[in-house]
Amino acid sequence: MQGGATLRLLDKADKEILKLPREVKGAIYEFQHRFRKDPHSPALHFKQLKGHAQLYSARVHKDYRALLLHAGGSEYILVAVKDRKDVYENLDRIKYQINPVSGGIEFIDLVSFEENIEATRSDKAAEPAPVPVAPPSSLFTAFTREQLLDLGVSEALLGLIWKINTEEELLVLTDHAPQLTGDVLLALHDGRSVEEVLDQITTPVAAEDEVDTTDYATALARPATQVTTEDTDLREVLEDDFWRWKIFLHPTQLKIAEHRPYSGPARVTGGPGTGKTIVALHRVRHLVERLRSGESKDVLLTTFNKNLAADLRRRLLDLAGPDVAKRVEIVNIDKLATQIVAQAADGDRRRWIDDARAVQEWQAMLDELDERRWDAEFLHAEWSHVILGMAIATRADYFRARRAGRGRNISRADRAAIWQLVERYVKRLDTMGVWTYRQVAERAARLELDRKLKREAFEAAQVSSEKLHRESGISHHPRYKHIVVDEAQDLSAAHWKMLRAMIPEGPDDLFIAGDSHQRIYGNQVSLGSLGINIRGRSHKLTLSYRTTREILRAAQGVLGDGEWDDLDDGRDDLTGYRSVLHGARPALQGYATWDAELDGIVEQIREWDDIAPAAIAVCVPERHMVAEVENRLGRARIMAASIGPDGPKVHEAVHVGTMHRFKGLEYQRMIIAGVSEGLVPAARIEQYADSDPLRYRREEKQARSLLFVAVTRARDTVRITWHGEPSRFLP
Ligand SMILES: Nc1ncnc2c1ncn2[C@@H]1O[C@H](COP(=O)(O)OP(=O)(O)OP(=O)(O)O)[C@@H](O)[C@H]1O
Repeated sequence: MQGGATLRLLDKADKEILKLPREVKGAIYEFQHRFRKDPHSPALHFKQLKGHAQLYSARVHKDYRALLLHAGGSEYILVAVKDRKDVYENLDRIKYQINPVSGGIEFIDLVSFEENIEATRSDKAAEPAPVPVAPPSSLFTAFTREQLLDLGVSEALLGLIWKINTEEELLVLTDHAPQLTGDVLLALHDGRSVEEVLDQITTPVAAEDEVDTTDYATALARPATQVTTEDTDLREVLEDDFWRWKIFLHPTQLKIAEHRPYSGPARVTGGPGTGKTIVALHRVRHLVERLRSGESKDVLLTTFNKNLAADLRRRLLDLAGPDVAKRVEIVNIDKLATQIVAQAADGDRRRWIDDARAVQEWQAMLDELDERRWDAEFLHAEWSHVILGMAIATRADYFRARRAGRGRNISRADRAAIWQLVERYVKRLDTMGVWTYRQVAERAARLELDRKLKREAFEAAQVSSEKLHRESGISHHPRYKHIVVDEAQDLSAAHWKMLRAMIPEGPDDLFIAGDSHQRIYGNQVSLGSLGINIRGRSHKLTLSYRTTREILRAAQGVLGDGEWDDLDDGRDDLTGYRSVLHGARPALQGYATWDAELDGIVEQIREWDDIAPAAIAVCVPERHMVAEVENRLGRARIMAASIGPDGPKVHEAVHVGTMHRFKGLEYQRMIIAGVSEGLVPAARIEQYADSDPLRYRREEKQARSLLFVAVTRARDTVRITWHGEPSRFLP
């Protein structure tokens, strides 16, 4: 064959390549250029390996050779880089195949698998065994060859799999094994039945066409074959493992991100760290790449807060570059609402107040009126979630409103009194020249709805938007062609109404990523009732790329056994939620006093001097505790910075924040402090235990979610501490 060639890197091959000396990695980058240009250049020593119809070797460096799998035509896949001396040894222990179930190309170097597993065994042998242990038995002897093959396990690995004795060995194997083999083994190990694994793991990634196990060209194009596509991908993978998310999506992630147009709103759910945000970013790139060329920002990417919007902007630029990013409006949901209201010159001179400030204002008003029937928090929640949340405009509508899940029943007379108080409160805020974010969202939703109705009326009258715009100067064009929402579980009904009105119903209108287990602002909605119908277009991710199995188990324990919604009228759960990462169990430590706990925080962070301070965070339940931790760390000469609405005030420091501030973030090591009874959940909810049990349960559940979010931000290590009595949510 003459001329150039295509060279791709196979997923997982990078794991071994990353261990090679730096100069060899540099040489691989040079090599790929030369190979692409002319694989037959004499300097490359390109030749077929004996006994392997499809396997070739080529020179990368004086001491290293690349192993390349030929996938038809001029397509080659880089599957390994080996020391020159080892290339011709054990050629019979190198296996590759097209997986008959997934149809993906798989490569297995049995020698390297054995070495990696052996390394775990010798590490273990070096540790003194505290108590005599029973002789190990294989984790997978209960499964037959046929069962494992039907589930999509790679045949070449069966021998090794039956020798796996410990979870640690299993995790080493799955880290290097083809994706489907790893996923199946972990699910079986986690106790799922063969039928469940077939249903939940294998079937979703099974090939849609019939698999010809000799047709490598077709196999290369299937989502189950995870390879790099761009030339630059290889460099990024070789530079840092950190960038894997940009290149190797899990087949389930890939299917969602590159799905052909969805006929309407689509939704992806999944536990923390399963890559919902990553999928949303890839989907944005996919949508932008299918837009007509232009300059307009046709895709809206929105999330809950400012800090996360800034993070999305950074990650989208990393993933897709400025040409894609310039077509995307990235803004947090309340800012979007504010912009819409400001554009309509409708109240834009007002200042916002947050919920805590709004509750104080309720309290001040109730004190002035000597009104004791309802407390300030109840009234604020009723106004925010029921009246504004459901966009109730009149007293009569409020009388009719269903207050599903909102707590104690209130009579017609109560509603009349509450309505009166709300009117008075709203006037009070008007006079002060302030309003809450929720009022802004509700106003924005109305404005967008109004705009939508006008657009539809003009369409019905067959007046084109252009003509209307020319003649009246008013634009009723939809603002965006596609809307992508992250952290969807925390958006309120008014936010959804605004988004729904903003974009006409149609293919790829809304793409929604969220997890109800992480809802921390009490905004439970049913998307269907808000005109967002996701039936038949929802997906679930179950593999966590962030947290270790140990942290994940502890976090699930925190959630208890309550019920969780699917952002619609259905239920969601964390069945199948798993991780391939392994680490220490979360440490639990109690102290007699908060002062002693603060000393414990300082001591622990001093011990963690092997990593950068910015990889460490301390999370506390209450605002005043943030300053207290910051001060104590400062006194110990440890740089600390609190996390504000825009993110950490200083980057190169230990970050300290309330649990709410950690939404969507991740850290290598975390201390979750103050997890004491009375703080988690806050003691104030006890007043509702008898008077309003529904509200009590709702608030307790929200507090569980908050702790769940905090615990799942940690990648490697989490330490949970308290003073006095530990929180009832802890084991
Ligand atoms: N396919 C992948 N390969 C490698 N890393 C990945 C992949 N998908 C996600 N990750 C990594 O996993 C981590 C979590 O991803 P992401 O933030 O998208 O999860 P999430 O589901 O949105 O989490 P949360 O709900 O907790 O906010 C990130 O560090 C991300 O880079």
